[in-house]
Amino acid sequence: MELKQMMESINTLDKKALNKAQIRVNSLAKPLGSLGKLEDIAIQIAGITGDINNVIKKKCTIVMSADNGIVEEGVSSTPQNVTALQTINMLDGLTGISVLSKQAGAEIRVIDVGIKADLEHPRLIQKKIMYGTHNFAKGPAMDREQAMEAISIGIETVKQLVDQGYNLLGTGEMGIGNTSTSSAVLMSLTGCNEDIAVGKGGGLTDEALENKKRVIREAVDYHKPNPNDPIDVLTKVGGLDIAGLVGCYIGAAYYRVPIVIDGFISAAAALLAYKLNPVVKEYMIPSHYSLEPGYKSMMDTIGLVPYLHMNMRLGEGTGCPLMFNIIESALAMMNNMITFESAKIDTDYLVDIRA
Ligand SMILES: Cc1cc2ncn([C@H]3O[C@H](COP(=O)(O)O)[C@@H](O)[C@H]3O)c2cc1C
Ligand SMILES: O=C(O)c1cccnc1
Repeated sequence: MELKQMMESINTLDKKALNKAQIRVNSLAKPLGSLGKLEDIAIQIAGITGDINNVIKKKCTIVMSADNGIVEEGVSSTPQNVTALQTINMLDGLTGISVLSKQAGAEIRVIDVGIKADLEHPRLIQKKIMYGTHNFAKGPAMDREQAMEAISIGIETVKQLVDQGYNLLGTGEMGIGNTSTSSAVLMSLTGCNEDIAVGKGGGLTDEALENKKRVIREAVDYHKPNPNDPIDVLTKVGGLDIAGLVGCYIGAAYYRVPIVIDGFISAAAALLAYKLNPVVKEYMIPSHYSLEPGYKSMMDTIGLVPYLHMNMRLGEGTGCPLMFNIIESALAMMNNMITFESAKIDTDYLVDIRA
């Protein structure tokens, strides 16, 4: 299906289910609103699936892995081959996302959308579009067809997972240099400046941060991506990992499955997907508040408030398994708590102190 056609067939949340879920939450034996954001999450998921009672059958974080040509400009402290090395470590169960997923009873799918190396691993999903993007300080990162292909890979991945019975998804990435592409996307879409958008990523000296800011500022000024055309932004200053994740958010909204946003890079992709179609936001569940400075602008622009404050700034998708645990707690509340009626508690004296 054409992307445009898919976008047009994305629906808003099921209002009847949202109302029924709110009534059910208010009927549970507790002061009104006292389970706070757990209530919001359970209600949102009811709106997504159309059912007020939901159980997570299988959950998975999709990790898009790709290299970024912009690293030639000295914007990352880490050598580029760390993308390939960490991708293999992830698949071997050894990285942050691997161990946190295992703890949460979740899986990961790792997809090579553009690593600058030929990797062999039985669990690596091979979808390489190119050997890393071009250096966007010198020209467009990729062409429009390549961006669209990466988006399609994200959509297709979601479709396959949904077909396999996964009903909770998360987004993650691996790609040295991808905090630079994410900052450039943020500046292009919102017009904010480099002091707001650019941070130290995986780690930089103060001096190297100034260089990173200059490189990104000059590139955005040079390309002048059209803020009303997210694909133009993606093509000129984005990354293949970000493009793949844009497809994941679109796919999740189309197939009506909740999708968790991780950190800065996942949020850049969420912002692009939101700009393509604001309704996609209704299917997104933010996780933690990344310490990368531009993250706040991204969330503010989409209009989402992250749930967790963990001082995390790793990426890979690490916020997702943490959030999966919270989401399953919200569903346990909805499915298993006693109601006022069953508990024979008189509700006449209930005072609603919610704002
Ligand atoms: C060992 C290591 C493991 C990582 N896992 C995720 N990232 C994170 O850092 C990278 C982006 O930071 P920058 O833009 O500064 O290069 C991405 O791969 C992101 O997932 C890592 C970074 C490193 C160094
Ligand atoms: O918040 C993130 O996702 C992040 C921050 C720094 C480096 N890599 C990822």
